[in-house]
Amino acid sequence: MARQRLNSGNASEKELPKAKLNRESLQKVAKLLSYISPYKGKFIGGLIFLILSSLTGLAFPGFFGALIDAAQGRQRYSFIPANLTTIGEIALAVLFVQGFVSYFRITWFVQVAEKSLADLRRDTYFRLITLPMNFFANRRVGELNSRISADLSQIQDTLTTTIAEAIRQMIILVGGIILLMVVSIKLTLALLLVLPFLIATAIIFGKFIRKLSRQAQDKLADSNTVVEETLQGIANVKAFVNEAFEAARYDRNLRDVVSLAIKGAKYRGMFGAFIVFCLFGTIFCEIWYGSYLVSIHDHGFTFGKLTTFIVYAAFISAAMGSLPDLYANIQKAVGSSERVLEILGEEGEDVSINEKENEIRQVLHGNLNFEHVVFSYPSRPEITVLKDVSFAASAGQKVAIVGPSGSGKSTMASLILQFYKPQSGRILFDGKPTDSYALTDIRNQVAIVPQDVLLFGGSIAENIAYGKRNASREEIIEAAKRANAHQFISNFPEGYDTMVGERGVKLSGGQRQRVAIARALLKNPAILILDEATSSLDSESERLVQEALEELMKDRTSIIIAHRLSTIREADQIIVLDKGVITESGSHEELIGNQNGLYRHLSQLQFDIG
Ligand SMILES: Nc1ncnc2c1ncn2[C@@H]1O[C@H](COP(=O)(O)OP(=O)(O)OP(=O)(O)O)[C@@H](O)[C@H]1O
Repeated sequence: MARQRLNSGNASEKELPKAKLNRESLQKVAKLLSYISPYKGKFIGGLIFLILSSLTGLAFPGFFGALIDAAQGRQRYSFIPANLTTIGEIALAVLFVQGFVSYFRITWFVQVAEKSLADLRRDTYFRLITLPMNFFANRRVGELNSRISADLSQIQDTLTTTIAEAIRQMIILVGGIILLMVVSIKLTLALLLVLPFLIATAIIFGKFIRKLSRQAQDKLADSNTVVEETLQGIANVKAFVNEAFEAARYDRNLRDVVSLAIKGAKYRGMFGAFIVFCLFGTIFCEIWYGSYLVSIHDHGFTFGKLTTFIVYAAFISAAMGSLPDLYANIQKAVGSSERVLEILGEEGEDVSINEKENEIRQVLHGNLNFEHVVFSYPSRPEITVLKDVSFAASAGQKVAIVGPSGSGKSTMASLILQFYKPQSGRILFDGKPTDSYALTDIRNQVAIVPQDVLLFGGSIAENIAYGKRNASREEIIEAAKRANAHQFISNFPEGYDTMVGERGVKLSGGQRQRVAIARALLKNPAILILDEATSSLDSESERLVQEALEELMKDRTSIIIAHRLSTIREADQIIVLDKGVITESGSHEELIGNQNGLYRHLSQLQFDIG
């Protein structure tokens, strides 16, 4: 029966939604069986052993009965002599076979499940990371992550244990009932009349109690939220002298927790009493009636038979009790499979899992054109972010994009990187539209140094090599030198092997940026997108980063999303973007001369040119 979490102290467990089991859902899920097929030999072997071990398990109540009858000088089965030693030896041999078979069925099932699940996890992960950006825009990454891992674990559990357990319990149930009938039809009928009713009541009761305890857990989680919120905003609580208010809020929540838990406890008590009275009562009645049959020598009914009967009855009660839970688990696994299949069925971007196939086939020289580009994010189609944007950057030029926050600068970067496609208009590389290139050709030759540099939790060397996976140590050091990063890296005791910590937390902002610049230098892109950091660095760090950027921008087309206008005076072209429209473009001198222009206005705000 279900393992129950019955008090408020247990962590609240989010139940995975169940799916209806019907032909359609099963057909869909059957697609996942292809993940088992490479290991089908072991899977079928496991199934055969599972059936064998369940059947041998059913022999034991027979041995118990035979032993007890043999002790009283009776022979229970014609094929087993009434000799305690012989019965013991046979039982030992069967036990040995059962142990042997169980070992293999468990290890084989686990092997099949682990290997096929790893394949499924790999495919799901690969599909996930090649899905277009729009997929992620509509979903919360944390939620996606936990959902997928919960779904895959559910499928794994089902493959490793639930299916085997369901088959085993079905064999025990059907086999047990047949064997019970052989022992005594009368007792079996009496049992089958009462048992399903009792078990159904126990299950429904159990579910009700679980619901109550889940409510108590949720309430407790609510009260924990109060603690979390107040501690995080403790300054606010104090400043508004709201300590008493918060304490009352917490107290109210706690009272609810206690009253729910107490209500749950009452039902638990009743449940316990019910189990003791009805289930044990039934067993007692069966034994009582069985003993009566033995006492009147009804059709040769012996104590041995009675023992066999009782143990089979216990077997089938356990089997009946476990089936609903197993069924619910299978329903959950079908639901999980459907959700995983949904992801597998999404159209991914054209990126190969084979690194060789992602190598550059068409070289870019760095000429970039936007022609009447109109774009709105698929998640927000009603807002047009870029409206008829056109500009041209020749190979090697520096083009700066400036404009107020939200004007669409980063969106232009996303479009260059092909994260999204414009609704109308075209983007051209070296005069050819994006469709004539492989997606990987473009992304392999465009690099971005983002505002917030995110490093992966490996070493500094690994993080730099992210720009070119096969880079040698010399190349990495050379790139770091050019990015003004060698100095600080060498000062760490472990140098290039220093671990940067999760998301690069162990490095300062300026250091992280220089690692990102080294990474981009290694990639050696034809087009560089520089999303200038908004947070300012101290002047020394700023100088080092600026120098590194100058080095990085040499000999390639650079698109600079600029927040500080001081850094782009030398740009070949400055594009001023306002609400998705290019309002001005030209050199710094040209734009500053435009008395009513936005650029002049922004410049005035930043440096007092009076
Ligand atoms: N993934 C997205 N889905 C929907 N809308 C988005 C998305 N990203 C940005 N936007 C919207 O597009 C508009 C342009 O955003 P964008 O980030 O390009 O501006 P920006 O000029 O780079 O701003 P900032 O200088 O603040 O970085 C904004 O109105 C923003 O709310």
